[in-house]
Amino acid sequence: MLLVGYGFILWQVSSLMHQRQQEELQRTSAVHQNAIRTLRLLNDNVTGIPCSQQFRMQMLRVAFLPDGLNEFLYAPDGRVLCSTSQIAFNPPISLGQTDVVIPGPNHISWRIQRNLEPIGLSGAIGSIAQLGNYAVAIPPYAKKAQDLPWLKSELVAVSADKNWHLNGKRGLYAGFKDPQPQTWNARLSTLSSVSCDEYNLHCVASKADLFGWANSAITILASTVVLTALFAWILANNILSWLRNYWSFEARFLRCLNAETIAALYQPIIDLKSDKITAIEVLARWKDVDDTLVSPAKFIDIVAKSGRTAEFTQLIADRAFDELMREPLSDDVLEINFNVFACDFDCQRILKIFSKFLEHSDRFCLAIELIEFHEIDFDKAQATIEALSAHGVRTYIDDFGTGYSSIERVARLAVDGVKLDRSFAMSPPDSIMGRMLVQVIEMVKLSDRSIIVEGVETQARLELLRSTGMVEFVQGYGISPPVNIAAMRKLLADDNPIWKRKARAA
Ligand SMILES: Nc1nc2c(ncn2[C@@H]2O[C@H](COP(=O)(O)O[C@H]3[C@@H](O)[C@H](n4cnc5c(=O)[nH]c(N)nc54)O[C@@H]3COP(=O)(O)O)[C@@H](O)[C@H]2O)c(=O)[nH]1
Repeated sequence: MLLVGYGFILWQVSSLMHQRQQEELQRTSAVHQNAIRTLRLLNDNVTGIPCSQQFRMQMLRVAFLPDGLNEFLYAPDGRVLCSTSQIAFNPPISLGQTDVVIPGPNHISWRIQRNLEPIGLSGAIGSIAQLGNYAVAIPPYAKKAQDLPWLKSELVAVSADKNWHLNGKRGLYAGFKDPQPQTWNARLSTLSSVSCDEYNLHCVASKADLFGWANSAITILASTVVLTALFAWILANNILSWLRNYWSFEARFLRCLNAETIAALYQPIIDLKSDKITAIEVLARWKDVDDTLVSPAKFIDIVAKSGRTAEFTQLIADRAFDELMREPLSDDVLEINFNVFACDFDCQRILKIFSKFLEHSDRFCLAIELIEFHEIDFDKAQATIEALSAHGVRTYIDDFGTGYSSIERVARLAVDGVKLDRSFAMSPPDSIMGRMLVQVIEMVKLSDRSIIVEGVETQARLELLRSTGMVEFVQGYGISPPVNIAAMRKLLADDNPIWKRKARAA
């Protein structure tokens, strides 16, 4: 983190430093180019007799004083004879030795940091650029860019063996061991650099205090960190909530519910007279993305809420049909019980969903278990029960004794049987529910419907139910939990099943 932070500061400071140096050097380059352009014009276009009135007028016209240039001189061999502001220098003024000659087609020569007073610019120190017979006086470069407290710079003019301070912090350039154009020098807390213009005549040396920059930019840095953290937090939250939504059980279930992910388990129902399996309840499971089998307690409400009840029942009916049809299960006609949502309790719909079972009435007898009805329309429900009965479909009231499964339903609907809710048989014999078991059986028996008791988990409970002489069928873990089709096949083929053996032993 520290390294990244230090790298960021280095990068920020170096770009700012470079930008400042380039701004400075662009100004010196512009002056240099203006000088070349104007001096060339003077050499080419001034034709009058040197230092005559006409000559000066021509000089003034050509040298239109572009930005940064003030005074043009006629100075053959470095001796000024006249200038744009002075008709004649008598005696001529010698400009002295040139300091730097810029190689190239223009061959411009420079005299740097000279006293300009003798040529009429009183009190001024500046440079003189000469091309051919003409020269131009260049006033000092004022520092233009605003000072930054953490950045010191010096503008210098350089020759092979000397440098002249032009502005900024004196001695900075000289402090560089080996000042080359575009050198960088990083110490722990400082960054130094030298940049020069394309003529290598002007250079800017700079030295930045890294911690000074960090200090001056602390507010910006802090706000950037806070804003970035805030942005990252919002983004992460959005991604997380999208992922949560996408991978929530409900979304995943509804997205992946199809023929491949639906699974069927089978729980036997035995006839207490023969101790044989005469019916099988089909119970749905759903295969999650990691292949775990999910219990219906987790998804039945989701199916109901999503309005995909008929589609769901169709999926489980098709799956069960395929598995049950693979090999004959029994010589007798087996009753196959399905749970159907109350909203799908409609004759035509049920006949359509279970049409395959109805076409094989020689092997299966279809039974529908009516789970929780909310507000039941008795006449409509009765009509449906009758219509289904006409097609050989049996109906049972499921979970009797809980929720909406009331005695009125048993009395008013011509169902084939009533399944007692498993909570009665599963309760300990001395509990209220346990003690009510026989009373509830007696009450239902008055309606003349056959009785199936669910939740039979022990042999003792099975024998108790048998001893009442009123219960026709039992279902529960004491006989078998819901199993897959292969295990179901084994149970059906077993002539001496566990519940018979236990009954004999008792
Ligand atoms: N509309 C549909 N509803 C369905 C379908 N498949 C199942 N369901 C309903 O989900 C509820 C939970 O079913 P499940 O977890 O399969 O539980 C069944 C049995 O395993 C359980 N049972 C049976 N005997 C015992 C027992 O001795 N002990 C014990 N702890 N549990 C036992 O009872 C459930 C069967 O209940 P029921 O349907 O009332 O006969 C359940 O309410 C199903 O209705 C489906 O395809 N469609």
